[in-house]
Order: sequence, then C-alpha cells, then structure tokens
Amino acid sequence: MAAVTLLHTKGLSRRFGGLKAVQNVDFDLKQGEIRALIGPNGAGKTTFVSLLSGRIVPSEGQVFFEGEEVTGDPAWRRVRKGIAYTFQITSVYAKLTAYENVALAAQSALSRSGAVRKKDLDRAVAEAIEKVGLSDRARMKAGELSYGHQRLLEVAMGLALRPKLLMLDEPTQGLSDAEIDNFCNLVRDIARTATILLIEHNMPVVMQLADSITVLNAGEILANGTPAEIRANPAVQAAYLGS
Ligand SMILES: Nc1ncnc2c1ncn2[C@@H]1O[C@H](COP(=O)(O)OP(=O)(O)OP(=O)(O)O)[C@@H](O)[C@H]1O
Repeated sequence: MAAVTLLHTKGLSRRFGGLKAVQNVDFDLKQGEIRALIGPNGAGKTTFVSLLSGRIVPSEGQVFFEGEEVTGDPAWRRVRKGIAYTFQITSVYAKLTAYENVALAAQSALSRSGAVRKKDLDRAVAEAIEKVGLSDRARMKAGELSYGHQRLLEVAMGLALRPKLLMLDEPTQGLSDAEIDNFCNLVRDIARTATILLIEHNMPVVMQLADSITVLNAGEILANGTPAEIRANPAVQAAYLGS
C-alpha cells in the first residue's frame, strides 16, 4: 500500500534579519508515521515546526496539508484542519485545574467559528486527559502537578484538538527515565490515530520511536532515513561532532 502524504513543504525558508534559520526545505510527511526531527542546537527545528503550525510566517516557500495549501492560514485555522503543536509549559495556567487547562486550550483553538458544542468539547477534554494518564489528577491545579505531569498536560492540550498531525517539541526534556518510558508508550498509542512529528534531543528515544528521521543542519535538510541509516550516515555524525 502506497503511503499517503499528509504534509509537505516546498522551498520553505525563514530568515531573521540576515540569519537563514530555515532554508529552502522540501519536506514530506507520510500519514501514520512517527517522524523525528533532529539536528544540532540552532539547526532550525523549532523554527521549522513553527512554520508548519503557522506560529510564524515563512520568508519564502509553501506548506501543504492533505494536498491543500495552508501557507496563508493562521495557526488557529490550521488547528481546525488537524495540525496541533504541543503547548509549552509557559502556556499552562498554574491556578487552573488540569481539566480547565485542557478545556481552555481546546476551546480557544476550536471555537473561533463558534461551531464547537460544549458536549463535544467536554468529551474531547476527558478523552485527552485519560489518554495521558492524568484522569485522577484532573481536578488538581496545574501548578501543583510535578514537572513530568505538566509535560503530559501539554500533550493532553494538544490531543484535545483531535489532531491528524501532532507536533511535539522536546517533550522528554526534564523527565525522569521512568517518565520517559511511559512517554514513549504514550507516543506509540497516539500514533495509532495521528501522525507524529517529534523534535527530540534524546537519541535513545529517537531511535526507539521514530519510523524515520529528518536531520536539519544550519537550516537545511542534511539527511532523511530510517534510524539505522541515520546512525550510519557520516555527514550526520560530522554535524553532531562538529556542533
Ligand atoms: N524570533 C527569532 N528572532 C531571531 N532569531 C531567531 C528567532 N527564532 C530563532 N532564531 C534563530 O534561528 C536559528 C534557529 O533557531 P531554532 O530555535 O529554530 O533552532 P533549533 O534547532 O530548534 O535549536 P535548539 O535545538 O537549540 O532548540 C538560531 O540561530 C536562533 O537563534
């Protein structure tokens, strides 16, 4: 069965002043895969996913989702089309409960056209919280959750949007080994219904989770391949050793 392209970019570029953070990137993501995006610090990974999510606009190039161009769409419209980006902890409201945080994220992202019914929203929130294993902490204030649980809360905030594509930016940063193991199981579970693009520095996590890997270096794609191919790639090894 031929893999269906979910998202692709053509010549995607973003400059900050004279700095070429992302340069002429042609990228192709297949439906159902777990793709890791790796590269040395400053390679342009966060900028690239910000271009995909619509948080920033490109200097040049195009983004297509399910065959339709979304380059001009603002972030909220992309969310409605099924593109979700994990919220950072800084966007978690410490004084609201975990449940309220997820509801707020889903509400603000999904209700711009006024079409979301409360019943549907409640169900999406409850499902998302259950999936990340926070049901018994749903009524706790987010600020009282451990760091690891706050990261899971961010994932729940993304999942409540019922995304077709979920982009996770360094989700295991600051987690304990046990929490990382649980997180990997969660990602595999999410991948049964969504495509995943994962920015991750933890190589054992990348190697065990990713179906394929894209390596960015200085804003450009250095390599694409399976974990085994990427591990054996001399240019990738040089980029990491040189960083
Ligand atoms: N808003 C901005 N204004 C100016 N420069 C920026 C901005 N955002 C990113 N950059 C620069 O663009 C380059 C790419 O940054 P980016 O954060 O995308 O890299 P990264 O691969 O995600 O890095 P890291 O792994 O350290 O998170 C860096 O040189 C960074 O300093």
